[in-house]
Amino acid sequence: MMKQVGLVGWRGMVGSVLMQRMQEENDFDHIEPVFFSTSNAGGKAPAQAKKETTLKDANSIDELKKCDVIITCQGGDYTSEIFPKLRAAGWNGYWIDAASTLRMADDAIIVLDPVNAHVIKDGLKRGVKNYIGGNCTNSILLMGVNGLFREGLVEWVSSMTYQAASGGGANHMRELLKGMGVVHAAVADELATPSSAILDIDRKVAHTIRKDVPTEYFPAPLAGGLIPWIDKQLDNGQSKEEWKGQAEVNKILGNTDTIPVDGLCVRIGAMRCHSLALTLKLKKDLPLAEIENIIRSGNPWVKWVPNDRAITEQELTPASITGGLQIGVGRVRKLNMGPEYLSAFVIGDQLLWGAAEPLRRMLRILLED
Ligand SMILES: NC(=O)C1=CN([C@@H]2O[C@H](COP(=O)(O)OP(=O)(O)OC[C@H]3O[C@@H](n4cnc5c(N)ncnc54)[C@H](OP(=O)(O)O)[C@@H]3O)[C@@H](O)[C@H]2O)C=CC1
Ligand SMILES: N[C@@H](CC(=O)OP(=O)(O)O)C(=O)O
Repeated sequence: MMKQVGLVGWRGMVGSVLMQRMQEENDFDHIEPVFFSTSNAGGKAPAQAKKETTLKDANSIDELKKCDVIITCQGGDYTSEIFPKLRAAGWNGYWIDAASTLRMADDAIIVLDPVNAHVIKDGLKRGVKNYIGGNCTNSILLMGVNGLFREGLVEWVSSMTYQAASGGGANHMRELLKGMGVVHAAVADELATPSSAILDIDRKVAHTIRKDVPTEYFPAPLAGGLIPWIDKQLDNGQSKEEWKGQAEVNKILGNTDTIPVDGLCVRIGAMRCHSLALTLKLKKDLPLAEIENIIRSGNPWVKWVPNDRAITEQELTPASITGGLQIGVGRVRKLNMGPEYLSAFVIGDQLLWGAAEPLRRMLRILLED
């Protein structure tokens, strides 16, 4: 009999990407889907529905309890409220979640199977029931350079990030675009006049960014700018996003000895591609050709970009990577600090490997288990 799989949060931004990927990979052929809603119970379920064609109430523990597996992209507040009640009601099914709430719990595994299939398989054998998607930045980092981690070559990694608006959600993406429009509109006439003075344009733009770019969702103007802080402030001076780096990367890899991971996380005006400029300290001096082979062998989604100006400008950019599953890895070279110090630039679509893809792949692992 097919497993009954409850889908919560399927019409949100992450959920829509998940639905699209599940459709593309024919995942619905292997499950009995039940669609839930927090806002429209009793409404019509999407076209992928089979037997259950109406939306169930996502707050009904009785309805949720009927599922063998629940996949949720509804968010952390939903998880915090519903998950404990569901377990307390005796539900023993598999919980697959995009939210960060349960990631660091002892009875949860962070899923990124091209990197940690061994950790997931071990968890299944031990009867672990909670499988949580990782932070987008960390999933992209590991998908890019997991070859180096797999070979035990990484002593530490410093990661300086360039994170897209989508990490904040749909409203943040809209705000970025509105801001771009406001800035352009402020100088549209001058731009149409080739003889206009660029410093006059710049003055108007600076004024517009300070005064008129909307900041309802982002804490500062993102269009024409950046914000060097993501998520909460911690007592040690890190942002929560920066803290997640070491905590999650080591948990994903199942490390007993912690590999230091740290750096600064910065929001920039890209739509949905997160990028990371890495400094890696390797445990030994290896020839670049060998390093290339190791990185390329990390997983089938690594898109190796040679450290060449023209190719990098074409292929290691959000414009090239957005909307696809490939993880670009380039700018790999030895740094002046010494032969064990390596730079790398990693870029990926944060809604795919960063959010939806590990969840649907976890479902397939469960179905095949
Ligand atoms: N954004 C990201 O990059 C990442 C997000 N996540 C996690 O995923 C969670 C969900 O994120 P995200 O998908 O961005 O959240 P969204 O705000 O897009 O969707 C969340 C829910 O909001 C409800 N909703 C209300 N109005 C609308 C609308 N107009 N269109 C669609 N849905 C609407 C839907 O619930 P209903 O149908 O029940 O009304 C939907 O499931 C996050 O809270 C986070 O925990 C994880 C990794 C990355
Ligand atoms: N914090 C990420 C997005 C996200 O949702 O992360 P997490 O799943 O760890 O809360 C960003 O803003 O880019």
